[in-house]
Amino acid sequence: MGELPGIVVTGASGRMGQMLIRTVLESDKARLVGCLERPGHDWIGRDVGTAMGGAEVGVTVTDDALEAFARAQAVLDFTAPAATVEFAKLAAQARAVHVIGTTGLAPEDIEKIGKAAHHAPIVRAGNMSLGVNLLVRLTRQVATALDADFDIEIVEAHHRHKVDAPSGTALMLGAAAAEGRGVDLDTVSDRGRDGITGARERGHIGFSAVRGGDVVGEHEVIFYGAGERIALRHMATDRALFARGALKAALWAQDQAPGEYDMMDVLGL
Ligand SMILES: NC(=O)C1=CN([C@@H]2O[C@H](COP(=O)(O)OP(=O)(O)OC[C@H]3O[C@@H](n4cnc5c(N)ncnc54)[C@H](O)[C@@H]3O)[C@@H](O)[C@H]2O)C=CC1
Ligand SMILES: O=C(O)C1=N[C@H](C(=O)O)C[C@H](O)C1
Repeated sequence: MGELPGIVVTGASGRMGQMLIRTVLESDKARLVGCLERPGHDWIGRDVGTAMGGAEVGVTVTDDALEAFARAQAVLDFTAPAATVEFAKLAAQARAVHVIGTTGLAPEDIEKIGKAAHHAPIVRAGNMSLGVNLLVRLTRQVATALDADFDIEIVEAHHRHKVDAPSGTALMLGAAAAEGRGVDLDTVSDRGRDGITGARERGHIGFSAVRGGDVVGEHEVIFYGAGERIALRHMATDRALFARGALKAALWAQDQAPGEYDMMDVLGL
């Protein structure tokens, strides 16, 4: 049997970074070969196990992405848009699979990531959980069945530290609802109502974001009709869910040709 795929985790000290590191260390299907943090971070040069408050694991945190990626078969990346665009280029250079969980990417970031995918597989999803990806499918199905007599509203809640809104998941749900309805999301999105907004426009898809405390991630798609409403809801209570999905994506993509993939591809949904 060959060696297990080597994994690099970026944003090692972050909420997701630490969860990803634990998930890889506990896995019998992959091994941790590198951990990255941004230049100047006080974890650089330290063993990641002790930096996380535990025992040594023999992996030193670095800010040299290319050197780390060159030793890896896959990169798990939940950081920030600018970092992720740079990592896409470097992972492609190293011919390593790049699993992107980072949200808040601008269209031009996504275009650059698409170019990197010509050289290596990239799996990108605003949410790596099975439950949410199933919710995306259900949302499209319900939106296909109901016409614009039903007002679609997407409500999401996250912890107080989240920097982007709407969440990547809410945007996936919005895209699925728009696709089901056969409309372009950009032209029917209502984001951030405030003041004298006028009555709700028929056919629009509304987004609301709640931020507070330590909420891991909650998403609800509501179809408001006359005299009835349908609500589809997912609640994440543990970030390990996303980390397990990311590792699954990294292993799945080992056998894929260069290109762009999402969790629907990984999960076969
Ligand atoms: N797709 C999914 O299933 C999920 C996606 N996310 C997304 O993952 C991202 C990170 O979330 P959190 O872990 O909560 O944030 P966080 O702020 O706790 O962690 C981000 C980490 O990235 C590091 N970082 C930033 N620039 C860097 C660079 N150039 N090089 C190396 N490291 C760098 C930061 O120092 C920090 O440690 C967000 O965009 C969030 O929305 C979060 C959970 C699930
Ligand atoms: O920032 C987070 O925490 C999360 N971000 C993702 C998103 O933007 O949808 C996924 C999850 O909900 C947690």
